[in-house]
Amino acid sequence: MRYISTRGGAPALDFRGVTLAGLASDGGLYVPEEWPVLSKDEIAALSGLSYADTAFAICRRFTGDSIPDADLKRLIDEAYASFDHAAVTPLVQLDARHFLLELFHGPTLAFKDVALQFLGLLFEHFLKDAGRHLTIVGATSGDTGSAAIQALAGREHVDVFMLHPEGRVSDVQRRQMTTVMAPNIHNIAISGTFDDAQAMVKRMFGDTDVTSRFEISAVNSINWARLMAQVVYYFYAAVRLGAPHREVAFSVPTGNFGDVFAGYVAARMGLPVARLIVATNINDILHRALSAGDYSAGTVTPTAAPSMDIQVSSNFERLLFDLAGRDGAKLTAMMQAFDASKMLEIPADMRAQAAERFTSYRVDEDEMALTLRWASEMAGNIIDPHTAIGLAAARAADLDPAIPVVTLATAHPAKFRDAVERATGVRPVLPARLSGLFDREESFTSLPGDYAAVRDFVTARATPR
Ligand SMILES: Cc1ncc(COP(=O)(O)O)c(C=O)c1O
Ligand SMILES: N[C@@H](CCOP(=O)(O)O)C(=O)O
Repeated sequence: MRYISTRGGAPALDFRGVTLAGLASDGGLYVPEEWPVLSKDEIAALSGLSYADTAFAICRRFTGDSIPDADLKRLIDEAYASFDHAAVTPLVQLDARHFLLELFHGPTLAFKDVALQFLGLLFEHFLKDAGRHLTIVGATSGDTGSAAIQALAGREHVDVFMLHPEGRVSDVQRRQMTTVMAPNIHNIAISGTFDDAQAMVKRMFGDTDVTSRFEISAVNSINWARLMAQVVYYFYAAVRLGAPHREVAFSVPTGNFGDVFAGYVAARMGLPVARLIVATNINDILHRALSAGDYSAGTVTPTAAPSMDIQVSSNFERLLFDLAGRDGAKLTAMMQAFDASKMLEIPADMRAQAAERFTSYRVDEDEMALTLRWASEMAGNIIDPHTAIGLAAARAADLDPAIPVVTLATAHPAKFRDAVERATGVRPVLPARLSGLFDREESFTSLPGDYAAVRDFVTARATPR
């Protein structure tokens, strides 16, 4: 399996290469040269497999010669042993047609653990005998940061510099990052938004003064291995609901477009996905893009679903690449135009193609709160604000009633207990895994939203090549 850049100007790499590289050297994102396809029989054969065995069956389609099967199997088994539910990502039925896919049973209580527990082990596997040291530079709106820190704290071959927007993550999310005292972990609170942090991270990958001295890599969904691991749960859930003999729709609370892009990959691989519902909060660039062709970044408004307070959705580039016929030059021109003006009109033919698979909804704060209440009172389930946005969109979607709709439950409600309590009157209790979180000391550095300040902080502390 070879991987190519969406911008067409970086060398093709194998799985090991893209995992260690993160962003492509031309500023693009790596994607497989071709989507692997599973036959109906191969999908049917996933029925009854454990989560880890499903992950092995799917991931080996992407890893090629980069990792022997026995090693892949061992790393996957180890990654999912840290989850506190035997099904790893259990399905919960809400009513006749709505299901939640609970993705928050890992160590930091959000869907990011599903990929990052595995990615941490992959880094270790690829680096341990190579005499190489990675400098991870990441941006988080709250959940990627804690999952990456948990997965990488104390690891010998990796330093982590994690940028979060100061004051714009929940207190639980911040403490999950800033109370980890391992010497290889560096938390940076920047003034600005997640978009500012992500832009700085991408800029650092293109800064030869940095890349000549340090081997930079990514834990954000920039990194293909993240998305690969997220494809698995679409197969796992759909097969449990009758795939390949029955279609299933998914509703995905969306910000950086990584999670829903993983659903798109599953569909390209042959999974019968009736529809992918892209659910945004009021930071609705993706809804505007998919419904009206308007991919223009407005200002970011803080909401009760802070992890989705994003107006520049990194992985949308991966979808645009496919919609543009995988034409790297065309995509480069589009992305350069967007970078310059923060505006892009999606051509009608590309929108029409996207509409064959995607529907989008924008869910405001009132509708999010109403859905939190509906889940609590009518379905007996306390969910988190991000999940509520997905569920609101799922309930609004106009689909054949025979098709089950799975909403991705992306975070545990206790991570956002103030917002959940405001809407439902119920204050979710922090699970035992996080006991003592509010008794620990915090450590982080506040920096201005200025690239030079962040670069200097990183280069003064990172381990050179
Ligand atoms: C809890 C939660 N839900 C949803 C999302 C949106 O996912 P994505 O950025 O992959 O679209 C995020 C952030 O990634 C998140 O942390
Ligand atoms: N919501 C995310 C934002 C980063 O997304 P990623 O999937 O690209 O890592 C977060 O919680 O940090």
